[in-house]
Amino acid sequence: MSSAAVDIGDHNQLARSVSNSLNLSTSPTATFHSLSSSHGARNAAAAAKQLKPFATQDIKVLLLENVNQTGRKILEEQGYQVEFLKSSLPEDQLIKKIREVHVIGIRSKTKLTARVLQEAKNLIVIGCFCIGTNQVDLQYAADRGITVFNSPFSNSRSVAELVIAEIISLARQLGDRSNEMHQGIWNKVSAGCWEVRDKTLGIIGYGHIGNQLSVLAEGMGMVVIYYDVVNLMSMGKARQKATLAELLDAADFVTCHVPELPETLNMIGKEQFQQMKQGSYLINASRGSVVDIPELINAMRSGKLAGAALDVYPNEPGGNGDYFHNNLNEWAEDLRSLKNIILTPHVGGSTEEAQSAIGVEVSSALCRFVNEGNTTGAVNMPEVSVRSLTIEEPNHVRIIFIHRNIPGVLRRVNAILENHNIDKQTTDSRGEIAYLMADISNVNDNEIRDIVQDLEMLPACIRTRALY
Ligand SMILES: NC(=O)c1ccc[n+]([C@@H]2O[C@H](COP(=O)([O-])OP(=O)(O)OC[C@H]3O[C@@H](n4cnc5c(N)ncnc54)[C@H](O)[C@@H]3O)[C@@H](O)[C@H]2O)c1
Ligand SMILES: O=C(O)[C@H](O)COP(=O)(O)O
Repeated sequence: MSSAAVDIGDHNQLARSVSNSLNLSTSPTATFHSLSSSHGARNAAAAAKQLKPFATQDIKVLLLENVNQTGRKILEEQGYQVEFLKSSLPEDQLIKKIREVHVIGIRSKTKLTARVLQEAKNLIVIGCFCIGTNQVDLQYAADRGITVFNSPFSNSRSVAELVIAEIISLARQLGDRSNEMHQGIWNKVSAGCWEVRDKTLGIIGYGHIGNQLSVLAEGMGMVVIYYDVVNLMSMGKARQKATLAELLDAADFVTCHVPELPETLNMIGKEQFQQMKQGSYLINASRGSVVDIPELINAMRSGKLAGAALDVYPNEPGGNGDYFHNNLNEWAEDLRSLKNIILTPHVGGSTEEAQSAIGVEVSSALCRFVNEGNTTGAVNMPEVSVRSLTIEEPNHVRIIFIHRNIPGVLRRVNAILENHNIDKQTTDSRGEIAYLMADISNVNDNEIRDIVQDLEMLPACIRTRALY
């Protein structure tokens, strides 16, 4: 066991000093693990050429929503205790479980609100095994010193391919023809069925997915236009439109790829449907909040839209099973009854390739964070990275100090560290939160405890961890 993995405690000065550190048990008695056992761990780690950060088997991980096995395996190989569940959890059960764990892995369904996170006394990091992070209260997490990672683009290609499939399927009314054949009906028609060549695709949100889609659509001979709040470099011959209205006015197919934000709530509503071309198509594989569904139903019924594809919905269930029949939204039946509408259960990123890549990417980021404190790729923390300590650097401690970004803190931190040899130190800030890492050599357990205790006493302190 390493010198600096510490227990939780809330009842005395020392307890307070370590309670914001990496809490490895819920015992009220705060203790540091002995150096002698830590030396044992170091010897064992010598073969790996890198120091072990602490007794990794004390780290508790909860993986929800059927996170890919690649990710689970990486975490288990670290020796962490991993609990794996196939679906998300209702809030009361989530709160119960989250109290115990240091790490949680989720996908798009698990809502980590302030209410849930305030119960997460031991939690140091959240891994979103997906692109979207709207399900997490990122600011609240940062304020509590909880770092959040995601996978920014590993499923982008899968979503883009789904949308290409939907463009052709809608243009050819494939869903309806297939349904008819399943019912034994032969209905050979060409009216209202089109090639996609030379048609205009309007992409709203030209990020990772929008870019991929742009290239694929041009490959099929489509004209691509896009609208984004940022000025961007176009792929191929695509052209950026200055306003959403200009895009809606010109596109035969409109597809949404924006994040869930207050500004994107019902971004496609009554006015936008009116601005679209007669007989055009709408695709939404971003978030359910982006399209006003009752207005979509009106636009389909009036013939303004010739078809639509939805992969995302305002209220999605936590796991597989009945959806529309239990759906409290009064529009559910109307939506299902429409012609030429493709309804999929949020499967845009659900391919073997994407899920396996996301598993590796997010779990690796979680391990780097838990073991070494590195935050590269974090979505709510400054990105700070320091190389791993090696066996040539024994008796070191790595101090991680997450604090409020206010004047004078670094001076105070360095006053606490001034009698020690700081091998490396780096710090960065993101808004109100700052993240400092310092590797200190030739320190013993008592000195480490004093350093942690003194840092915890600083008013700016959010969380302190001591590794190795
Ligand atoms: N259906 C699925 O399974 C699935 C899979 C992956 C991602 N998604 C969703 O798709 C979204 C987009 O993914 P991405 O990887 O392309 O994200 P991204 O961050 O790479 O791109 C989003 C783009 O939207 C732009 N944008 C933001 N607000 C806007 C606004 N109000 N108007 C116009 N443009 C705006 C941004 O500038 C950015 O260029 C994700 O946030 C996620 O919610 C869904
Ligand atoms: O944000 C994402 O990456 C997508 O919405 C996919 O989410 P999922 O992992 O829950 O399918």
